[in-house]
Amino acid sequence: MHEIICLNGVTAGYEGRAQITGMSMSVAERDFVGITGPNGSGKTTLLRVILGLLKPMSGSVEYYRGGHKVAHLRMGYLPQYNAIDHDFPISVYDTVLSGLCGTKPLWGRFKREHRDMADRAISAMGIDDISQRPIKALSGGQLQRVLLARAIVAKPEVLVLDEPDTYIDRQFKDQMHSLLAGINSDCAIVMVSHDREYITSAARHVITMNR
Ligand SMILES: Nc1ncnc2c1ncn2[C@@H]1O[C@H](COP(=O)(O)OP(=O)(O)OP(=O)(O)O)[C@@H](O)[C@H]1O
Repeated sequence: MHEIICLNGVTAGYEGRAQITGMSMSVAERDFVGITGPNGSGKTTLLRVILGLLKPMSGSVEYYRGGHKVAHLRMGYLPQYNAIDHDFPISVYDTVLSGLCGTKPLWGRFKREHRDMADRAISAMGIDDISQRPIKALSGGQLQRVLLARAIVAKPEVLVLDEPDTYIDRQFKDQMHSLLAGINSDCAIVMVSHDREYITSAARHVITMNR
């Protein structure tokens, strides 16, 4: 399998202060990389570097498709639950559709094909019955499904998940894990989780952050 993401000696942090130092790692096609570690150890910072949202202070991040270097990959991102504004006045359907913003011009309208993609992601997550509800009316587990639908709607090459298994019950946790196994058949996954048992059984590679 080709490598699709390579981090070479990356040091990154905020306001001139490094939170991860000299880190090298790679993600291959259809890989499953699990990231664990204590609070504040730099897991989300690493995800932001992988996503290209945080520029390294030194070192480099490279992306490849089919063995050829490219500027970007299609990435789906499920941020940490607490990073979401739960009171934002937006419906489930529009939240999922917003995962397609990067596939149209900034001021362009969504087309029929975008709406079909949103419908498919909503069905795949089993949230058809709540698609017109405002997100502030959802339970934690329902919101996590919506955010997962938003992360997969653009058919990403890499799915980046920051603790998607918090605030969900045992039943949906199992359901989500089998959804992820299906997604992983043609999409690489990079996932932060405190569920060591799941990570060590599902992931092909495990990174333990400890500064
Ligand atoms: N935007 C920011 N500005 C300044 N410092 C930040 C910022 N984001 C995170 N930090 C600090 O960087 C360190 C690493 O944070 P990070 O969120 O990467 O850790 P984490 O392992 O994901 O933690 P958690 O498990 O609590 O989510 C922490 O000390 C945090 O306070």
